[in-house]
Amino acid sequence: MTAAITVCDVSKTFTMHLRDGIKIPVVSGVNFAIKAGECAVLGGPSGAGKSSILKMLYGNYSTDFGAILLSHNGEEVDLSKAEPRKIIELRRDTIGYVSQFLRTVPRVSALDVAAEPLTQRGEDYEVARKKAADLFAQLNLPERLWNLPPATFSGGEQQRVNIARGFITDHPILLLDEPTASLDAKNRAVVVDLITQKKAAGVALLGIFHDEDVRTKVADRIIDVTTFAGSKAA
Ligand SMILES: Nc1ncnc2c1ncn2[C@@H]1O[C@H](COP(=O)(O)OP(=O)(O)OP(=O)(O)O)[C@@H](O)[C@H]1O
Repeated sequence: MTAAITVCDVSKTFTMHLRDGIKIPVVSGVNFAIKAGECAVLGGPSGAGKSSILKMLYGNYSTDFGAILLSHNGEEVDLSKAEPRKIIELRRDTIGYVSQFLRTVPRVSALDVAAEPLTQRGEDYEVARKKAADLFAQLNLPERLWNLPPATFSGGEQQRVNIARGFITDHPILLLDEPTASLDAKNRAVVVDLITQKKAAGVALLGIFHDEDVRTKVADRIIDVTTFAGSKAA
């Protein structure tokens, strides 16, 4: 398999159980593959299904049909059929995700939040914190914040903690859900640099970027989600 991640004929319909089981078809016939070292961007208007696709690729949303194939520790895995235990393993070792908003944990410092994905993989605690500190410095996060829990940080400060947490590992696949939405121009440029470094390191990236300037700078290819509109399953 030359692609890092291959999406084969995936479809998704939401069923609103509290509203007489109304079915909302979101996407169907989703087919694309992303190679190592490539950054593809999901394009299309609001409500087209971009976030839903990203969430299916991270195992947050189930799929109704199709397969999501990726190479994990030397074996090919279909993430859409994986057991919860396997999904935890995939997230630890193979597939990273930067969401738009940070999920804060009370009393855990920003440094520990960002270092956690590395310590979970067995990295030494101080080495992981040093790497988190280097990323915070790159992202211009004021040093006075590093040892504080991020719950009270501004939106842009929380987003930078989240970006450091997502970029700290060397996962071969990285999903990015509007990682620059709350950032100023200076820090958007830092994120563009971080993405460029990941591409050079052979990481396969798939993202959603509403900022056209960022999108133009990072995208090797736009995947038009409107071509997956409607549903064969509804
Ligand atoms: N958990 C859910 N339950 C029911 N419907 C949902 C759910 N998540 C998304 N949807 C619906 O699926 C459709 C696609 O939503 P999605 O968030 O994937 O679009 P998007 O392209 O990412 O939009 P935006 O650019 O506005 O973020 C929308 O009509 C939305 O209401």
